[in-house]
Amino acid sequence: MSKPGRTILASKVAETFNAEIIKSVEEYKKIHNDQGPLLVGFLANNDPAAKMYATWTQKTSESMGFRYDLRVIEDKDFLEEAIIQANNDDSVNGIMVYFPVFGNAQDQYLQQVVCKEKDVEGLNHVYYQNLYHNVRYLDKGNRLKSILPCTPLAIVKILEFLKIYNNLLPEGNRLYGKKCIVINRSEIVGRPLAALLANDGATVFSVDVNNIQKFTRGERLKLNKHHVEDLGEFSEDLLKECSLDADVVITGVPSENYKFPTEYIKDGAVCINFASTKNFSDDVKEKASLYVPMTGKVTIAMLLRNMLRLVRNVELSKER
Ligand SMILES: NC(=O)C1=CN([C@@H]2O[C@H](COP(=O)(O)OP(=O)(O)OC[C@H]3O[C@@H](n4cnc5c(N)ncnc54)[C@H](O)[C@@H]3O)[C@@H](O)[C@H]2O)C=CC1
Ligand SMILES: Nc1nc(=O)c2c([nH]1)NC[C@@H]1CN(c3ccc(C(=O)N[C@@H](CCC(=O)O)C(=O)O)cc3)C=[N+]21
Repeated sequence: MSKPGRTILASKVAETFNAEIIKSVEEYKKIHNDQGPLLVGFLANNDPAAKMYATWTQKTSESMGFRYDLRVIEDKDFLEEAIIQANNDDSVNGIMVYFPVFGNAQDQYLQQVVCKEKDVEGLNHVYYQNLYHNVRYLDKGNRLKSILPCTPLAIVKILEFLKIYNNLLPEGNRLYGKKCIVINRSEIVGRPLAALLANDGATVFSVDVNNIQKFTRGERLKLNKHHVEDLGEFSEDLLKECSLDADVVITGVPSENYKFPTEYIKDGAVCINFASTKNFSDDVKEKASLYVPMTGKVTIAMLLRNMLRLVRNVELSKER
C-alpha cells in the first residue's frame, strides 16, 4: 500500500532558527571580550536519556558560539548548593538541571531553586503562571518577554512550520478551529502544552493514564485564557473518539513498548512524537499527512533562544 504521508525532521525546523541565534551570539561576543554567553548544565543522575540530552546540548550550544559547562554532581544532596552558587555567579548567564534527579516532588522544588533570571528552560513558577494565564510579558510596559518552557514551545514552533497555525488570523487566535490531542499531561510538557495550544485558540484533548480533559477558550473563543473540562475516565473508546476528531496528534509516553494505535488517527492528521521512544508505529504514514518522529533538535534551539532572551531581559532591566 502506498503511504501518502511525509516525514518532517526536527532538524529542518531547527534550521530556521539557527541564523538568528548565531547572529545574536556574535553581537553578544563583540561587547563581551569575544566570549559567548555561558550556559551551565547540572547532571546529578545516571539516566541515559538525560546524559544523552546533556551531550547534545553541549555540542549544539558550543557549535553556535555559546560557552557550555557541564557540572556533574556525584552526590544529589549537594545539587541545591551548587545551583545557588551558579545563581550568584555573575559569569553564568543560564542554568539547566537535567531531570529526573530524585524522581519525585523534590524535583519540582529544585526547579524553583534556579533563579528566574537564569532559568533557560522556563520552569520557574512565574513563567508557568504567565503561560497558564496567557500573559506574554513580565513587565507592565511590555518590554520584557516572558519565557516559555522549551519543549512545549518547540512543539508550537513545529506546528507553525507545518502551517497548522494560520497566520491570516490575528496573533493569539491562530489555532482557531483546530483540534489537537496530547497524550501526556506531565507538569513539564503535556499540561503546559495543552494550555498553550488552547490559549492560541485550539480545542485540545489532554490524555493521561487516569482521564481525558478538554482545554479550550470556550465557544467562539469568548474567554481570554483556556479553561478545562473533564470528559471522563481514561478508556480506549473515549481515546478513540477524541483521536478520530483530532487534526493533530501529539504523543509523549515514556515507554519503550507504547504505540499509539494507527487506526485512531484521522486521515490526513499531523502526528508529532516528543518522547525519547517511538510512540507511533511504522505504518503511521498510511494515515498521517505529516509525521515528526522526534522533537529534540527544536527543543535545544528553543533552549538557546530562551537563553538569549534572558540575557536581553537582564540588559533591558539594567537600562531603566
Ligand atoms: N523531546 C524533548 O524535548 C523532551 C522529551 N521528553 C521525553 O518525553 C517523555 C515524557 O516525559 P515526561 O513528560 O517528563 O514524563 P512523565 O512520566 O512525567 O509523564 C508521562 C505522561 O504520560 C502519561 N501516560 C503514560 N502512559 C500513558 C498511556 N498509556 N496512555 C495515556 N497516557 C499515558 C502519564 O499519565 C503522564 O501524564 C520522555 O520520554 C522524555 O524523555 C521530555 C522532555 C523534553
Ligand atoms: N531538564 C531537562 N530538560 C529536558 O528537556 C530533558 C531532561 N531534563 N532530561 C532528559 C529528557 C530527555 N530529553 C530529550 C531530548 C531530546 C530527544 C531527542 O529526540 N533528540 C534528538 C534525537 C536524535 C539524535 O540522536 O540526535 C532529536 O530529536 O533529533 C529526546 C529526549 C530531554 N530531556
